[in-house]
Amino acid sequence: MKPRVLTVAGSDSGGGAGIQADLKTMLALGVHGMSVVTAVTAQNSLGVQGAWELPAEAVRAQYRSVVDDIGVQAVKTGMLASAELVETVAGLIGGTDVPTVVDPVGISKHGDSLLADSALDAVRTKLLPVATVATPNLDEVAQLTGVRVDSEGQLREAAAAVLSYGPRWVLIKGGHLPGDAVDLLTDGSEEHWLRAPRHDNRHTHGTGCTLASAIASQLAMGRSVPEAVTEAKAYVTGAIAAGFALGKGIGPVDHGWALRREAF
Ligand SMILES: Nc1ncnc2c1ncn2[C@@H]1O[C@H](COP(=O)(O)OP(=O)(O)O)[C@@H](O)[C@H]1O
Ligand SMILES: Cc1ncc(COP(=O)(O)OP(=O)(O)O)c(N)n1
Repeated sequence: MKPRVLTVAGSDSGGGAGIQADLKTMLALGVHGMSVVTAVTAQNSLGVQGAWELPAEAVRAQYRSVVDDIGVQAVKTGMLASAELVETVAGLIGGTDVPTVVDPVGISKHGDSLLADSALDAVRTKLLPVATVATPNLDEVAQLTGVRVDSEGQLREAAAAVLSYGPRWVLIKGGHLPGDAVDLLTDGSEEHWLRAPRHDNRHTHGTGCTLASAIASQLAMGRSVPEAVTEAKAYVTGAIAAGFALGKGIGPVDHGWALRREAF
């Protein structure tokens, strides 16, 4: 049976990040994508113009509908908006025995807040402990741990700080550093450095969502965490290389690049 992957995240009306990016990634990687919508954003290439979270009851109901009937082989979480939704989702994931990728989405590329400050403690104490892999970017590392990273050499310190909250693995994304795009994956004993050339393309909206969904898709196919992250990094690097202009600001990565390559 086709592997089934569930994203629990916010909607991006512009189609570059959030639920939309997650489902496109899952389609491109050959798994069946399903969604629990946590919030709706009015968003485009210029930023986030508005955000509305759903009631916890609606999140719980979507999750139960999918998991109890269709079943899932992996879960990915993204924008969770509030402490109440973080706690609700952490509770649901804690009761589902499948690999879970937690992207602790805090702030969009344009600097718009996607998570209330009052939710940070719930992310640290409830959500990170149930993650198989947590995938913070450098702003999220600073928000959650206070560790500020301005060079590759500090990625290890950042990883140790996030691991102290209990995820099995952490992938620290160094995408915001200058030079090569270097990420560090570790469980505290093994270290895997993932390095890709930096693409000089400003159309990078949705990189983090795309990477986390690709990892969840690979885990659903039965890969180990280091294998899944290696495959996912190759996919997001290709999507960034093919990112395209849309609107007046930052365009999306191209989720379909690998499909086109395989089709012809
Ligand atoms: N310009 C780029 N060229 C190649 N890889 C990039 C580039 N920008 C980010 N990445 C990679 O994209 C992935 C997502 O990272 P990042 O953009 O930091 O996440 P987020 O969207 O959460 O801020 C990481 O693997 C990172 O190294
Ligand atoms: C609804 C929604 N969820 C998450 C994000 C952040 O996405 P990310 O992949 O980190 O991309 P950028 O915002 O950094 O381009 C979002 N913007 N919207």
